[in-house]
Amino acid sequence: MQIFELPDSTEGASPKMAKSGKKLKKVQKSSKAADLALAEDSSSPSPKKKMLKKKASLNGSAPLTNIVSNDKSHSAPAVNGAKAPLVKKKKLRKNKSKKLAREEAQHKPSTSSNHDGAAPPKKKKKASSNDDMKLFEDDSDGEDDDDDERMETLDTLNGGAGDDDDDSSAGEDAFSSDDDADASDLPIERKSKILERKAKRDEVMAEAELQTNIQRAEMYKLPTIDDVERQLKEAPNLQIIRQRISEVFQVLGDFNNRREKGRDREEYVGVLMKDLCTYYGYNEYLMGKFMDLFPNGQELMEFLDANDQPRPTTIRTNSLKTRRGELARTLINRGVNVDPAAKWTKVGLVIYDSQVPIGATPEYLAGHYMIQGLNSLLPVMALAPQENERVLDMCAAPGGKTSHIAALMKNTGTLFANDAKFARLPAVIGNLHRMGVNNAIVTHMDAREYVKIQRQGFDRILLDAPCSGTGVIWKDESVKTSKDSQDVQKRHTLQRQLILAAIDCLDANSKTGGYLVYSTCSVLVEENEAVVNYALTKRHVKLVDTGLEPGIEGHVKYRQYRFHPSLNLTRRYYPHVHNIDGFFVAKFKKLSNDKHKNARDDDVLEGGLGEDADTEESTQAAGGDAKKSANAPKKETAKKENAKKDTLKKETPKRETPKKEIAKKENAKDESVTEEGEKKVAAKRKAPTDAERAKKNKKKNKNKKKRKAEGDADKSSPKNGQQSPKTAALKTGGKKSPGKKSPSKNSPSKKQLKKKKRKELVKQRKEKQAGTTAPVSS
Ligand SMILES: C[S@@+](CC[C@H](N)C(=O)[O-])C[C@H]1O[C@@H](n2cnc3c(N)ncnc32)[C@H](O)[C@@H]1O
Repeated sequence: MQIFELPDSTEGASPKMAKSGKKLKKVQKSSKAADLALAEDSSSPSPKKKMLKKKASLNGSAPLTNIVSNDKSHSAPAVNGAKAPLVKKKKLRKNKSKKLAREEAQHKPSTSSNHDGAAPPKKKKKASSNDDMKLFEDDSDGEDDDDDERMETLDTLNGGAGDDDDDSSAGEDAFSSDDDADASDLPIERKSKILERKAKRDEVMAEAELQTNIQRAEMYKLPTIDDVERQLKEAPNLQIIRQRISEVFQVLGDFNNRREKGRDREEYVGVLMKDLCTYYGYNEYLMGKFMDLFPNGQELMEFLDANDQPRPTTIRTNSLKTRRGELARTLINRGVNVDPAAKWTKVGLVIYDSQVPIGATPEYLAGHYMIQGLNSLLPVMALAPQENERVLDMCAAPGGKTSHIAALMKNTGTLFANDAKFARLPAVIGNLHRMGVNNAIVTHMDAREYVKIQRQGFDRILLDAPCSGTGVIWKDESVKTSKDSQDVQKRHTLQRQLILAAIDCLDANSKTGGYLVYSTCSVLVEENEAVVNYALTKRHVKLVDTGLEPGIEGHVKYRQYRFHPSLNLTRRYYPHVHNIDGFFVAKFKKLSNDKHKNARDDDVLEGGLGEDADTEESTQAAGGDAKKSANAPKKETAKKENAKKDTLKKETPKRETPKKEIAKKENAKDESVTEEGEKKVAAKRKAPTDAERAKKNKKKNKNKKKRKAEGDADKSSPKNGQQSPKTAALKTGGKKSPGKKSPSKNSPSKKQLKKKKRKELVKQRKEKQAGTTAPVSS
């Protein structure tokens, strides 16, 4: 103890330091040097300096203590080793070592060889295995061993000094036997300082690790796609794949700097696609969609990981029969571990675990709750049905949301629960009975037909549309591989048909409502924003706030698409963000029962994501409030052309179209949703160049001449007067012209008409010549 109080013992420190450090030994040949180092350290937070500081403090612990021994704040702990945490850490030291150290400390305070000898191996191991220490190794040129030794020395010394006390505890504090620790500090303050220093060290370490990773990524060598394919086929190693995925993401994140020379982005994306598909088990179509949706690699992985994990089991309290608190209490008594599910719901409960099957409790059977994902509550909350309204749930089976609607309506008014699949209706009826719903009528119809019986018949409508289920992959893994562009197109078409039908069933003049909620458990833009945007262009509706608390704004800009700005009122939900199933909710207000200026009976079969979205037609108003598109004249022409086509279609007698042909046609109309479709639509949209126009005119004239020549050559030909084989097909009811079909007996042929006209003209001329004033007939 005396030793630590000796003011001149600083001199003794020098030899110790000289032995124990390589660089420091130079720096700290004298106590002054040590002092200097300490002073520098305390003013600088840099890792290198910090290290130096540590070394100084560790190396010169005895001398340093001595230096400041006059200063109570520093000398006290060393002297009263019993109180210093440093000393307390020594419990694990062997008595023998302690004694040795004490002796040495008392007689030869700064002889490093002695301290070295006293160093407990355990401590040494701990210090050398410290990673952040290692991170500094590069800079300090292999000083760590010496550091360890110095630490041990210090420990030993302190242990020695404090051996009166029963001392000792963790070595951690020993590392921080330091400069900025104050003797007057409370233990908690010391601890806090230690933690602060540790946090700083961690920070430095993390930064260094990041740099290392970056360097590694910079050097990443991408295998060829063939090699990857071969490897994935032969022996897919998930660890290697995951590593490659992360490497490629890093390269893509800083492509110019990190890519391998001569390799383009496509190659990286190609390899990434293969790896992601193999790792997560998706087909390339769906993975491509998700890669578009989450261009940030980390988020993509989070989303994909979340798709493989089940969501928490949640239930909805049936407010027609009980209250949430009461239900929770009853369930807890049955051994169910429950909690309120989220802040934004007053009826949701989350089940952590249960000793009884949650779908078979007496409360379940009595209809006190419904097992439902939390996402299912959202569209009904957005719909906010009121008492005594007429409400339609267009796609209701199995009736989870229907029963929630009934509860909010407090069993008043009339609730229509419809589904097109008969086999699913018993579930609806069963659930409604169990939940005590008595204001519902269950119907079995294709909802697109509902408009025929209930046009403008409802205050509110829920359209929880059939969809790809890409938000609930954890429930049905087959979605990963079963979805393709055709499937998504089909659903997209059906959804557009359903949404227009729903709007037509709404009464815009409803005193309390006129609202439609559209929802899907899909995350694909094709099934969500694109459908909503389509409805905005076809009917007098506008989007309104869903009133829902959580959720991410729907896309207004998505890749090359531009949707109506009000699409930001729609809400998206993701499993990796909200820990609920992937979901989409949009709420419309119907503005007028008049048909929209763009509305046509068959409009649902026209257009698509591409046509409605990226031509910016969408920016023409929902509710007429949007800016006019810059391409308006072009669009007007297109519309007129479409209208012409429509008239033609309507005038043309219906023909028996083979099934295949219909399907082909529908796909063709919808293909704008797919990428190939997008390209085609873009090509169609491209204005023809002058040269193209001239070429077209030339061709037209040539055809005209040819037709004339043909007409002259064979005036009796049935083709005479017909514009094209296509028109001929239309005129003959779609059947291909057999080539020699005489005109109908009832309708005059063109030839006859011409003859008649000529006769009239001759007659008029004659009359004129005769001096009559009869007007020339047109
Ligand atoms: C997403 S589920 C509805 C889930 C339901 N809303 C619930 O929460 O319990 C979609 C439903 O739409 C039905 N459906 C599909 N096509 C339909 C159509 N054209 N008309 C009406 N229902 C249809 C399906 O049978 C399916 O039950």
